[in-house]
Amino acid sequence: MSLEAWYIDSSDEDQRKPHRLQPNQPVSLEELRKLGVCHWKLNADIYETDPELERLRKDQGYSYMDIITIHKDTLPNYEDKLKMFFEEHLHLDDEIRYILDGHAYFDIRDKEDRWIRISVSKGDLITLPAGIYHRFTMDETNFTKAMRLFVGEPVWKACNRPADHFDIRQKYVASLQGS
Ligand SMILES: CSCCC(=O)/C(O)=C/O
Ligand SMILES: [Fe+2]
Repeated sequence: MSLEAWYIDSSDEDQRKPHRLQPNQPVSLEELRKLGVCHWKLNADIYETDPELERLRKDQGYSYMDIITIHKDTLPNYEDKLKMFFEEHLHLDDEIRYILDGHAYFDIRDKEDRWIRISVSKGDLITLPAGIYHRFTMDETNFTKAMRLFVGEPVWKACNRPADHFDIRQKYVASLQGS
């Protein structure tokens, strides 16, 4: 199954709401791919023994993994972390997340700097390219369990916008040309 994504409005109302435009302006998987976003749908019920996940990790070099459960009762400093995740930022490496349960949204900027909201739920493995401006929020269900994957030792550093001076940002912008 495909990912659902759409352009969002600029309202400051509760970030957990879908914020769709009226009428809805969907974004296809192909358009996401042109921005460097990749997606796989896996069977999250068997993540501990899933040969498909094992193969993907081997092929992509995702040697590191941990699991984060984002809920007010499980995540220390829950509110602060949510605020941090929703600050527009980029990373020096790809962000690779496999949703094991629940739902959430990743927002990414398109080439014209417009926000696209990507809805992720159980079974979605999504990668955001290094250098893309993005943010993360819970949806109204307020629960997500995700596997965080990384090539080598994880670097959790988030560079809040403006971060245009980073080489990785310039590399990412250059990668969009002609796509
Ligand atoms: C689903 S993991 C929490 C979000 C996160 O780690 C991040 O970097 C969001 O951009
Ligand atoms: Fe991030």
